[in-house]
Amino acid sequence: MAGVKGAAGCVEELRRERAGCSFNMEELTNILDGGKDITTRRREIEDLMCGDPAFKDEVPTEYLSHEDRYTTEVRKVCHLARKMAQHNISSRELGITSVTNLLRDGNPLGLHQSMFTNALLGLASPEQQRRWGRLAQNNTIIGTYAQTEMGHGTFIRGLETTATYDPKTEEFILHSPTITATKWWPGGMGKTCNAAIVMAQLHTQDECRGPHPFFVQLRDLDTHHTLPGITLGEIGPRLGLNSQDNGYLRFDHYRIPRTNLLMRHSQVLQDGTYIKPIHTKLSYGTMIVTRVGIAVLCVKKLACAVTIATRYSAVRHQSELVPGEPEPQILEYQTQQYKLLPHIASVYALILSARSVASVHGKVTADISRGNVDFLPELHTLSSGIKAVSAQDSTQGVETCRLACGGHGYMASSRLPSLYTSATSCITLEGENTVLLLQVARYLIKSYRAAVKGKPVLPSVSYLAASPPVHHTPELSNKALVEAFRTSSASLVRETEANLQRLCDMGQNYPHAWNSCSVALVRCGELHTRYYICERFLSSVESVAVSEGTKGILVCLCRLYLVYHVTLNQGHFLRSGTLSAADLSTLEEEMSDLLARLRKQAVPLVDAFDIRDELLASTLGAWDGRVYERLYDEALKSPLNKTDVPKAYYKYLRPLIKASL
Ligand SMILES: CCCCCCCCCC/C=C\CCCCCCCCCC(=O)SCCNC(=O)CCNC(=O)[C@H](O)C(C)(C)COP(=O)(O)OP(=O)(O)OC[C@H]1O[C@@H](n2cnc3c(N)ncnc32)[C@H](O)[C@@H]1OP(=O)(O)O
Ligand SMILES: Cc1cc2nc3c(=O)[nH]c(=O)nc-3n(C[C@H](O)[C@H](O)[C@H](O)COP(=O)(O)OP(=O)(O)OC[C@H]3O[C@@H](n4cnc5c(N)ncnc54)[C@H](O)[C@@H]3O)c2cc1C
Repeated sequence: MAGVKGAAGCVEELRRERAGCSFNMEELTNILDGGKDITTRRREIEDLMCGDPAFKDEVPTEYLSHEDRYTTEVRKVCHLARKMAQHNISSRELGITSVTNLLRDGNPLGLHQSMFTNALLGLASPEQQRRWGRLAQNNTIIGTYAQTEMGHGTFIRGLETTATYDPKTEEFILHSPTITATKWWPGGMGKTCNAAIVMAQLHTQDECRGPHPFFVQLRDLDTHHTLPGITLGEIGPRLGLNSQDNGYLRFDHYRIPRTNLLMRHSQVLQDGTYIKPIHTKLSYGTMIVTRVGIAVLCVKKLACAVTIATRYSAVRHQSELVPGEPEPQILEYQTQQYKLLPHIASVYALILSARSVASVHGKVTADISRGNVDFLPELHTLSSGIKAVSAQDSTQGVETCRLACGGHGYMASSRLPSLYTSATSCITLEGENTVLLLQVARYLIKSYRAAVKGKPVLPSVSYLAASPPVHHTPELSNKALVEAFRTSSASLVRETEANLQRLCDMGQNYPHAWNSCSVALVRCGELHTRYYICERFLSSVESVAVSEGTKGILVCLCRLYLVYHVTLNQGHFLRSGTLSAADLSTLEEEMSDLLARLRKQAVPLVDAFDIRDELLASTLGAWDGRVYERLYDEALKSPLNKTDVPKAYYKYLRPLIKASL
């Protein structure tokens, strides 16, 4: 039943929706994947993995104990790792697929395949890469990224774990001096990993040089026992991702060789001499690349959620639109269209923008290897912004999709609850969203001040320098709406900077003035990032070479995205004078038309996301639309249904019922 495609085999409603498709679905799929070849490779890998019965769950995850959940996902992910090796599939290639959806409850090897590997690539010297790279690739070493401590996550400079250099033995001594210094959260660290990149305060020649990354073996490679001097464990149940064995770690004067400091950017020589990096934040590089990865990861969750909710909305009939007429598909309701269609557009907007940031990352990495760090602040800003906005929009979108499915959306078997718990984790991890948006704002204020003084600023913020006079936008074309975003963003930055300065002039010191303005500063970070996303989406749609029908639907989606976000943020546009109340009314009317037009394409649009049933794993969202049969079949799997009368009846209910007789 799963994966059946074509007109046959699906319920009538979905067959009808698909028959009305106005565009070339394959072209849209290719755009989302990043090219035809990538679609082909993605499908090859997904066919290979989804066809394998070893990935099938005999019992739904929700019925398993904490330990059995973990064991099941470890079994599956080890099978996946072996298959990847057998078929020569790299982690990068796996990243273009949605295969990790086969893991229902988090990935115990996720940190190994992402941050640990990326840290070795980005922070280790070539010699160190030769030493550990192959072992990590073969999974002989399974690592994680251990930065966050119980007492310190956001504020990396506040980390307490120390790595003190001892020139006599040429070793670093790792130590956790307090309970709050306990490393807390790293994925896979509880039970799966035998190594980690540990961020610790480097002390040498009696000076603290700040947080640095160290390669640390945590467990015996043969017995998997924790090494002496180390205390390790799992931190316990979480909102979601419970199979990821997030761990804790403490060091008791644990010694590692000097050469375990990752030395690509900074070094400690045998005598303890410290060689500084060309930029102090280069050791934060792994977080930058991961933020871009996370932006994509959570949009993929949104794509799953909106596929489920849209197909369900085409199948589900409820209420009366016209009194006396049959119950319509709930997709007919404009409110339902408003819940779903903007999130379909978001998937395109966010994927295309994250891809732009990834290409900036490629350029800046190449620059850094040539000793040029000029564009690092811009990359930090873009990756922080895209991670924060993508995590926020995806989480809100997934939750809206869950609500759009009414009661059935609350069922675990719809998959919407677990999509929500994984999407919302992305708001916190890899830099809490508010904190990252404040980093964006920091760069905006700094760039604006530089621009005012006539100093050069980098491309993504050059519009702050131009700061065109505020004027009412005469037309409401796509280009005009993007310009309105830009003007409003510049205006908000200007206004917030003026407030900041005013508070300083009144005698507040800068950090306090900054804090007093931080609600507005977060808005600056958000609006600038939204402008970036709108600009990237529009320019991608304008330049893409596709058939007329596909171009038409993309233009329509892009228009919806712009109109939706302009109306959501209308306060900024009114305040900056870029749009009038009349403009906003016109746009709201247009929104109604756009919803009606796109409603007809809603199902084909989510079909174009090309998510196989095995990876969607939802009773409500399967290709064939047989929602009610699936819900019923899944209910039969409840362990409570194994017997007619439950044990609890004899133990508790019966004495209660009989006592009251
Ligand atoms: C077998 C099957 C496996 C399948 C796997 C498939 C894999 C496929 C690949 C998929 C790819 C990716 C998916 C990823 C999934 C991974 C899941 C991740 C899980 C989560 C992991 C974590 O959470 S790790 C911990 C993350 N922690 C954080 O992010 C902490 C946040 N805090 C900070 O970043 C910083 O402390 C801070 C930015 C908030 C402040 O830093 P600091 O106090 O040091 O700086 P200042 O505020 O004083 O600023 C000084 C100047 O420095 C600038 N700055 C700050 N950071 C940076 C930076 N990173 N780069 C450049 N510049 C930076 C700052 O702006 C200041 O500048 P000036 O204004 O010019 O002074
Ligand atoms: C599922 C999951 C997986 C994780 N995996 C890993 C991992 O593999 N490795 C790892 O090292 N870490 C990991 N983490 C930790 C994660 O990176 C941190 O939780 C995250 O960076 C936030 O830090 P925190 O928990 O210290 O929050 P805090 O910084 O304590 O945040 C609490 C509140 O304070 C606010 N706040 C903090 N600082 C400021 C500020 N300067 N201005 C304004 N407001 C502020 C925040 O906005 C937030 O509202 C993981 C976390 C989760 C939830």
